Amino acid sequence: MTLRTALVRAPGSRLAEGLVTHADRRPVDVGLAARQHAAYVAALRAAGWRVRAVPAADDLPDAVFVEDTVVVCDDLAVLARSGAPGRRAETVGTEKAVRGLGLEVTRIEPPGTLDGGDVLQVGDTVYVGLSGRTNEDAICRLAAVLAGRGRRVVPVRVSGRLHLKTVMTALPDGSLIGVPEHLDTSALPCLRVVPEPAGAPVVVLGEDHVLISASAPRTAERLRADGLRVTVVDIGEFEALEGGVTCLSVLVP
Ligand SMILES: CN(C)C(=N)NCCC[C@H](N)C(=O)O
Repeated sequence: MTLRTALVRAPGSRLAEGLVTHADRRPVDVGLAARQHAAYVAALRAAGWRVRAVPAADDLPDAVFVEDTVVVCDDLAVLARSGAPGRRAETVGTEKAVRGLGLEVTRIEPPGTLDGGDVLQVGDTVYVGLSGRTNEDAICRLAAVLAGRGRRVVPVRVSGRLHLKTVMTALPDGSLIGVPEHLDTSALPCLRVVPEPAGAPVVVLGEDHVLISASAPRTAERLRADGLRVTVVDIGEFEALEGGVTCLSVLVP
């Protein structure tokens, strides 16, 4: 198995047709998106991640949000079954990629629906958003599968936003950060509130290193003040489609 690998998927020509659920639709510049994606991939590489491309899927507008297609836990890849039926075909390419990494493969079966953007792994705890995309059936299936890997699943209700990781992620020390307005925080240990919504999604690149959106300058400043190394990327064209920094990759540590 290949370690410290980041799976990414290049944006396709139909990106601008991607789904928008909670935001107002605005035009997406596909050329700019491609440049932003290339800079995002460069940031992963610069942080020491080996990048592997999931085969492109030009006919699937949201395929660039590769995080939603799979949950990787140790040597196991759980292929998702999106709550958005039009996104389900995206797993075909992801399955090829995770098999290529030598991962064992299982999948969420009907009636379960799950988007990887709802799954936040923090140590042995796996927070799973109960959202418009992810249902109880899939959460139970994921809990059963991941119990075999020593993980405990904690469901977290998400309202008014797309995914759990739209509104909550974790820092390298495992502490949770996010925006409580869209979360049922009762099952959470504690949540550090970010000064702007775009600061909720962070990608942990290393033990003191995070990746964050250029739309979250105040959060970046606070994380720097905490002593973290902060890499900032502009992903504005993906944010227009309700994407965040986590959505554009699957990190296989
Ligand atoms: C953590 N997030 C937000 C994600 N993992 N995925 C974003 C998917 C956006 C896409 N337009 C959609 O609506 O499916």
